[in-house]
Amino acid sequence: MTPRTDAVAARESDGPAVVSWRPRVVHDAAPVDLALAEKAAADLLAALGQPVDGPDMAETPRRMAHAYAEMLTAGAFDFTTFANSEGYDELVLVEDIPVRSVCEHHMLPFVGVAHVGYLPAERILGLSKFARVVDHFSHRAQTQERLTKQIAEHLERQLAPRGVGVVIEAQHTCMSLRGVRAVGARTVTSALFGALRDNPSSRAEFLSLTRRR
Ligand SMILES: Nc1nc2c(ncn2[C@@H]2O[C@H](COP(=O)(O)OP(=O)(O)OP(=O)(O)O)[C@@H](O)[C@H]2O)c(=O)[nH]1
Ligand SMILES: [Zn+2]
Repeated sequence: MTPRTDAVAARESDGPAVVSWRPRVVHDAAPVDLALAEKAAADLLAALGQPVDGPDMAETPRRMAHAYAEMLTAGAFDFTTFANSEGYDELVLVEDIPVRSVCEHHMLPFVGVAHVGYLPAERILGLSKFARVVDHFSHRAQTQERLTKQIAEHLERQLAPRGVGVVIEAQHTCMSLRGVRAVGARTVTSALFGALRDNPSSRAEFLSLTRRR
C-alpha cells in the first residue's frame, strides 16, 4: 500500500525560462469514502465508551472523518522552476518549514519543522515549492524517516541539482500524549544526496546551518 508519485510533464533543460510540473499523486489505497469513515468513527468512539449517541458528540464522527481525510489527502501543485540564468552555485536553504503529518503506527500527529537545501545546477526552484513539497508528502500516514527521504528524492529527481539536503525535527504525539509520555523529545532525521552528501565542506556547511539550534 505504498503511495506512488507520478511526474507529469515538462522537463526541458534549456527550454522556456519557467517550467511547471503538476504532480499527480496516485494512492494505492482506495479513495476516501467519507460516509464510511464517519460510520467507522462512530463505531470506534462507541467501542471506546464515548457518548457518541448523545447531543454533545452527535457531530463528532463527521468531524473526525473530515479531519483525517484532510490530514491524509495531498493536493496537486505546480512545481515551478526557472532557468539558473545567473549561474548561482551556492547553497539555497529554506528553513523552518512547518511539518504536520500523521504517524502510521498510531495515526496520531507529529509536528515540527523541515529545513530543505540544495546546490543548484541548470534550474532553480520557486521558493514556496519547498514548503509545498514538504506539505505534499506529509499528507499521508508516514514515518519521519520515510517523509525525510521522499522529500529529498523528489527534489533530486525533479530538479536535478548538484546536491539536496533535508533535515526534519519533529515531536511525535504518540510519544508525548500516551505511552512513554516523553514530552519535549524531538526526533531529528536527515537525507542528503549528491555534493551535500559526498563533498565534506558542502555537507558540513549544510549540517552546521540546519543543526545550529
Ligand atoms: N522509527 C519511527 N518510529 C515511529 C515513528 N512514529 C512512531 N514510531 C514508533 O513506532 C513504535 C511502535 O511500537 P509498538 O511497540 O508496536 O507500539 P506501542 O506498544 O504503542 O509502543 P509505545 O509507544 O512504546 O507504547 C513506537 O516506538 C513509536 O514511537 C516514526 O516516524 N519513525
Ligand atoms: Zn505513533
